[in-house]
Order: sequence, then structure tokens, then C-alpha cells
Amino acid sequence: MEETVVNSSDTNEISQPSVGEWKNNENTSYNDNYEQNIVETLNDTKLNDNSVFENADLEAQENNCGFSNNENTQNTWVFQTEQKNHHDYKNNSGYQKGPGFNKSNNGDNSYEKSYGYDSTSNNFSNNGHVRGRGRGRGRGIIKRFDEKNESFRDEYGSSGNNYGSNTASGHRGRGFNRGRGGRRDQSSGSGGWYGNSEDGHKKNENDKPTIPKVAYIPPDIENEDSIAGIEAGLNFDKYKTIEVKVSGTNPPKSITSFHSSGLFTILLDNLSNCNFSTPTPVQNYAIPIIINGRDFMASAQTGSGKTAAYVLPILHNLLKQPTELIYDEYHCEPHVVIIAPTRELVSQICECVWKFSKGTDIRNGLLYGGTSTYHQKSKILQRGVHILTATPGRLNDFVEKGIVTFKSVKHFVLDEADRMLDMGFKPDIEQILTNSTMTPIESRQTVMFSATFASEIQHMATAYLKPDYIFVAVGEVGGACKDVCQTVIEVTKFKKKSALLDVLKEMENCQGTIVFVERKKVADYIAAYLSEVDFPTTSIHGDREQPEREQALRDFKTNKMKILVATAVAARGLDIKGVNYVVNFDLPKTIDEYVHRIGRTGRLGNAGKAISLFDPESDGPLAPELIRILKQADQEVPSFLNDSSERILASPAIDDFNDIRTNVDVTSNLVATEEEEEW
Ligand SMILES: Nc1ncnc2c1ncn2[C@@H]1O[C@H](COP(=O)(O)OP(=O)(O)OP(=O)(O)O)[C@@H](O)[C@H]1O
Repeated sequence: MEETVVNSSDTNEISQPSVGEWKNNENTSYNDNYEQNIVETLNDTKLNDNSVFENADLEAQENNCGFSNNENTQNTWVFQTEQKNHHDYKNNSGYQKGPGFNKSNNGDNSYEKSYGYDSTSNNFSNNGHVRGRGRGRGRGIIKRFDEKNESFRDEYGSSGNNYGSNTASGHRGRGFNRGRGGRRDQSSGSGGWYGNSEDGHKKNENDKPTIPKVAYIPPDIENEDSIAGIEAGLNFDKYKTIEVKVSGTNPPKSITSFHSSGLFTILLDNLSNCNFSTPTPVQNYAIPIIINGRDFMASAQTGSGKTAAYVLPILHNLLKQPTELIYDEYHCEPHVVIIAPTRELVSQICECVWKFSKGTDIRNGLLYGGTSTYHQKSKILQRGVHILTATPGRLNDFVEKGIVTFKSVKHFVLDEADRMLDMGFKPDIEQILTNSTMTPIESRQTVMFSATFASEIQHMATAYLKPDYIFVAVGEVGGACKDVCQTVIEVTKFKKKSALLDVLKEMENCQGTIVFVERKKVADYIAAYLSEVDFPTTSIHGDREQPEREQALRDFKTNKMKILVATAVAARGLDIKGVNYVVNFDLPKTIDEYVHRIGRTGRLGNAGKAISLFDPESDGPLAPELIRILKQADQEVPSFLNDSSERILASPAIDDFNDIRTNVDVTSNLVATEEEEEW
């Protein structure tokens, strides 16, 4: 069965209740009242901690319609008929401001250079999707195939979901989706959604209009440009002074250099090609612990090299005991499974595995939602995989279909482990770890990494670890990176927008700024607003389709867009060069999320800056924890925060960070000095 999506430019458009109602009349200016409206109406669509990952939950459904017969292995869209469209897409991911609404039809039935928000400039064609002021008011409906009911269900999405369609619920405000001269759904001209596809409006036997769902094939991760990670900053050497606590019986001795680590020469060569000369503290400990086969839980600050800390020793172990690839045309049995919460992170980890395993016979693959299942299936079944990196939803989907089995799993990694074990993902992880084919705890090595590890999560994690696992805490568990200078500004919700503008204007150059918001629709709103006021901005959130998300990241990474507005989907793990600032337009609900967000800057010893807009009305409950984190990272605590905190409760002590086990040996800073190592 074909994977199909229909959007609101098709005949199935239905009206939608209040969230999308346009209360403002034509003359309403883009002012604080309007913003108030937005803020209030958006409460209906509030993004809670888990729902930002709803795409992960949707993963199984999104591409669950069976495998198409398309053999396309390009970085393109399966049903795409004109490469041109793809090109258009690739070069246009942001919210662009043009010199004015250009009504001239470009021959593609499009209106380019619109004034204001170009929410659909991610689209794959110019089929009229560049919305200008007063156009494109329609709300998006995405028909998703619901496997259980074998029917299509409607979803209301932002325009980001509709390729080539001008249908959105999300992007409100001047210059997009409503307003003068409103023109609805300009896009549908050539069938919708990514442009000129002839397949655009196929009808099925029952004469119901359906459009084959495009199946996105992401670019190959084997990209030489990605070899160089972030360069070590001036504070890299300060890592040596961070206290490291190790608990658990007989921990293997830590290393002090890659050359003394015992890693295979090929890995050392790859390390040096990637400009890794000195290990970070978490690598000093993790490499020998994992090489020695111990189960492991590690907490280390953001941007301190946790990925290489598990990838390198696992590669070493695979090289030490080479195992045949196990696969046939129907299924494969990876030896290593790495799970991470977001698609972009999976891709990044896979890239890391690839660059460190270059020149070896180790094969790796990845699975994540929002992409063609057929493509991913053929990729892993064509050659087999030793290492499979995946989001849990897509992995379970493949396991249920029997494409992946866990019989040969020797190493199991949970990256962002606390996130993977919290309510949102726990059922998926449980499903994976209790799968009948999964190697039992005693026969596999399980390792978990994160910058934050709340004690209740640690308790939960013990169910999946051998009792004698080693716990390593580099610095305070859950502590913020001290290289990030944190500023908190008190502001009411109605002044946030102008405060954001002030913050951006004060920066010498806002290049490399991530603005975090809590809700997907606010992400679109802020991105559109910033674009209007001349800050090239793009956005990433769970309502954007995968190619849009990836394009947004590419545009941000290549400095095409100075600002990335993001929801929590970009809070964890993403390692982007040149992120100089993180702005919390909205503060998150939990302090752990805050720590991860601000950790997108100030990585690997580089200095970073985080500015948070604190609204006492909604952010009060975070104040005590925020004070704790500010103190822990030697930052100034503004007095208004103390006032807010007093109203809630005293801020918790900062030395509450530790291994949950009370009866285990704890040692501190086992790192041998250079001299000891040499002698
Ligand atoms: N020893 C090293 N030498 C040089 N660069 C390194 C070293 N270790 C890691 N890096 C680089 O540092 C950056 C951060 O690494 P990584 O993404 O693994 O951090 P992390 O601790 O997992 O962060 P987060 O908590 O945000 O997930 C990457 O660009 C990586 O290539």
C-alpha cells in the first residue's frame, strides 16, 4: 500500500475549531494585544514535556503503510518527478522576508519574495506557497494513514507539514495566513504538495482523492564535511580540574590519553583525523570501563564528548571479537543498538559511528521516523549492520515486522538515558528491552549516558543494568556547563517579544542563536516575527516534516539562517558548531531541560551565552531550581529570582547530586596524572 498524505488543499478540507480561529480583524496590528491573543489561544496547544516528541510516537504510524516499490536511493523524495523542486526545497528553509509581495506569477504558479513569513519556503516547489501578507489562511489537514483502522486520520498541522500546500493552522500574524486580500490555498495548483509531482492527486478505486505519501530519503550520513566536530575551546584544559566521582566495585582504572587507552590503531588514526588529541574526562573513564565489559551509567556536562565516550570502546570491542554480520533479505541482527530520543540526534550519532569506524569492516545503519521505511529497510538489509542507531518508535516498528531482531545484541546504549526512561519513552524502551529476542541483561553490556540523571530515573534504570554497574559523575550530576554565561531577565509575558528583540539587537552579531520556545506554534510565530524584522530565521519543531527539520538544521549550520527557533526537539544532544547564544524565550518546565538547552552553546571548552526571559507568573516554580543551577555554575543570581524563589520554597542544596546507591564504593578523581601514566 502506498504511503499517502493528503493536505487541506485537497477536497477534504474541513473546518477547524477555535485554536485556528482568526479573531483579529484586518486592521489588527501586530501588537501586544495580538500577542496576548496568541499566547492565550496557544495555551490550548501547549506542548508538554512529552508531546514535543510526539513525532517519535507517530513514527510507527507515519511510515507504516508498507513498503513502496521505489528503489530511489537519492537524497530526494520517492515520488518526486522534478529534481528542480527538490532544489527549491533545499535552498529555502527559512522564514524569509522579501522586498514586497510580488504578485507576478513565476510560471510555476507561485508568488515569490512575499512580504513576511515564508512558511512554506521549505516546500519542494514554488507552487504558490510563499505566503505573503494576507494570503494562505487555510488550515492544514494532514491525512495520515492509521494502520490500526486502516484509514486516514486527520491532523491539523502547521504549514510545515504540507509540502507545497498552503494550508496551515500555525502561522498567524501579519504577513502570514491571514490578512488583507486573503487568498486561500494558493498552492494546490499542481496537485499539492511538493510541487509538480504528477502523482499529486491520484484517485483511488473508490474515487476518493488520495495522494501518495512522499517518503523522504535523507541525505547519506557519510559526508566528509561532517568529520570535523567542534574545535576545543580555551577552557578545554579546565576539564582536568573537574571532580569526577566513580562508584561501583572494582572500577577499571581511567586513562589519560588516547594512546594509552589500548584502542586499536585504526581507531586512533580516525581520532586523529577528527582532531581528537586529548580525551575529555568522561572519555577517560568510559573507555576503559566499556572496554572491560562493565555496565555503566555516566553523567557528564553537555558538550563534553559523551558520544565518543561510548562509540570508541564499543568499536574497539567489536574489532577485538569480530563477528559475522547476521542478515538476510528479510531481517538483520545488529550487535550493537544505540537509542536516542530524536531523529536528528540519531543521525548525528550515526555520523559519529561512521567517522570513527572508517577503514574498518564495521557496518552501521540508522532508523528514524519521518523517512522512508522502504529505504531504511533496504539499507540495513542490503549489507547488514553491526551497529544500529535508532529512535525507539521506528525501531519497534521494525522489530514488530521482524526486520530487526535482538538475538545478537551484545551492547545496548541509551543516549540521553534519563529522557529515554521518563514517562514519554519508557514504554518504548521497555518494549525493546523485554522483547523476546533481546539478549538478557547478563549477556549484554548496557550503558547509559546523559548530562542529567534525576535519582528517580537512576532507580528506574537499575532494572536494566547488572547490579555491579559503574556510575561515573563528571562534575555535579545534572549540573550546567560552567562555560555558559547565564543571564536571566525578568519580563512579563506581554513584553517578551520586545525583550527578545532587545536581546538580539544587543548582540554584536546574532549569528548562531537558538531561541527556545515551549510550543510549536509559538516557534512558527516567533520565527515569522524575527524574519519580518530582518533576522534570517528558521525553525525546528515536531510539526515540521522531517525534510524541513533537516533543512532548517542545515541552513542554521551553514549560517544561511542566523537564528534557529526551536522547541524541546532540539534541546538535547545536538552538536552544532558556532552556536554562540541560546535564548530561552520561554523557560522550560524542568531544570534538566534548561540544562540541556543551554548546553547547545559553550561546548568542548568554548564560551557560550544563555539568556532566559523569566516570566514570574509562569516561571515561578522553576525559580528554586534555577537558582541552584546558577549557583552550581558560579553564575550571578538576580534578586528577583530570589524573591520568586522565596515565594515557592528555598532552593535545594547544590550538593544533592550523586549515585543513588548508598552501599557502593565511591572514589573521586581516579585520573592518573601524566607523570604516573608515563612511568
Ligand atoms: N576528545 C575530544 N577532542 C576533540 N573534540 C572532541 C573530543 N570529544 C568530543 N569532541 C567533540 O566535542 C563535541 C561535543 O561532543 P558530544 O556531542 O559527544 O558531547 P555530549 O557530551 O554528548 O553533549 P550533549 O550532552 O549535549 O549530548 C563534538 O563536536 C565532538 O566531536
